[in-house]
Amino acid sequence: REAPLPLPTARSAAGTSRRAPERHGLSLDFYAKTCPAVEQIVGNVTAERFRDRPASGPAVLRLFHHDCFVEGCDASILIAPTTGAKAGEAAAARAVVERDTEENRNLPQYGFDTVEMAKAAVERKCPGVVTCADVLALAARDFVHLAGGPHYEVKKGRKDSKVSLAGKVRGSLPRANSTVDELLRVFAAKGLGAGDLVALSGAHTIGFAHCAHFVGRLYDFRGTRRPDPFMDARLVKALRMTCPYTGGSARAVVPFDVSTPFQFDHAYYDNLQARLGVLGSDQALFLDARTRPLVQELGADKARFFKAFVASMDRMGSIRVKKGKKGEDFFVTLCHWLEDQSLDHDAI
Ligand code: HEM
Ligand SMILES: [Ca+2]
Ligand SMILES: [Ca+2]
Repeated sequence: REAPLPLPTARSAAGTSRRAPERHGLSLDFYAKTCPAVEQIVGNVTAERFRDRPASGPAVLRLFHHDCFVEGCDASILIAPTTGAKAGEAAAARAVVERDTEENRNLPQYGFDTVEMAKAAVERKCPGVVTCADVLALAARDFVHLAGGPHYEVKKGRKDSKVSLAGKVRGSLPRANSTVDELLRVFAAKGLGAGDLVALSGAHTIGFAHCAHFVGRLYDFRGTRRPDPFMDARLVKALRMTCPYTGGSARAVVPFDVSTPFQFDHAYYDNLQARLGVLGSDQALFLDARTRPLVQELGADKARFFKAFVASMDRMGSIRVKKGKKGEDFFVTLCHWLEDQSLDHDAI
């Protein structure tokens, strides 16, 4: 067993200077001249959505994660799917864009709508300036804060992608049944460490999961026909009420955090220590000797969690940010712009 790895510090990620542009070219004042009110404009939309449709918060936070982990934070996740009623049966069999894949198919529409609303509001005030990737990063930040989490500054300057390819998704995103080895590998491939893995998993302090992601733990853990011994028996019982082994609703969801499902706090880590993790991948963070000390550390101190989360969000938000060449900038006014266009993927 390897020694536990250190948590990322604010200095290693979030505490970068205002003036010096970083390697990836993101900066806090990127829109200072071209759209000084961008944060306020996005903030008005997210605040309204948080009131009218609170589930938008976790949905957008997850969208940001799924965007950054596949081809970097470039809004590739937002490009509209080709499947569904519109594209017909033939296309349904053939995943084309990222959203068509199994991993992304259950991302709720209201999350996409929220980003689109924020982008539309920004376009009205500063047309042709702010990218979808930056709007998504800002909206995710807003929802963390609205749910009681930390407020942090977001660096901006991400370019949007011209393409979204289903084939890039497989293997890039962590899965509910991933082992810690697999989680560490997926995160390492994005330049993120064990500390980032544990801190960012704390996002599961809000939001919901569909039964399919953990039903095996309730009835037939690794072929034993018994529930997962590392899930509290009362939680097994409670989750079974929502999630029957067979014949349940594919739409049924349960909260990740049994104690404070709507509050962005550090209860997630206490839950893991009490065997109240819903996903196998969550619970595994406490069972593995490499990540357990980090779980304990963040569970013991909310301020410590907030600091680690902010630092790791900054890193996640900087994954493979694209640098546009002068004169070659690509800009969209609608984040799901691909919908009615046919794009020859082989030509790109
Ligand atoms: C560490 C590996 C991770 C795994 C295995 C994982 C897996 C999952 C799964 C299976 C769901 C349930 C989706 C559904 O049933 O609709 C989910 C939801 C969610 N994930 Fe993760 N996730 C991970 C990391 C992250 C990260 C890094 C973030 C953001 C920083 C994040 C934010 C969320 C949020 C907020 C939800 C709730 C979405 C909602 O309620 O609409 N997750 N995740
Ligand atoms: Ca992306
Ligand atoms: Ca919580």
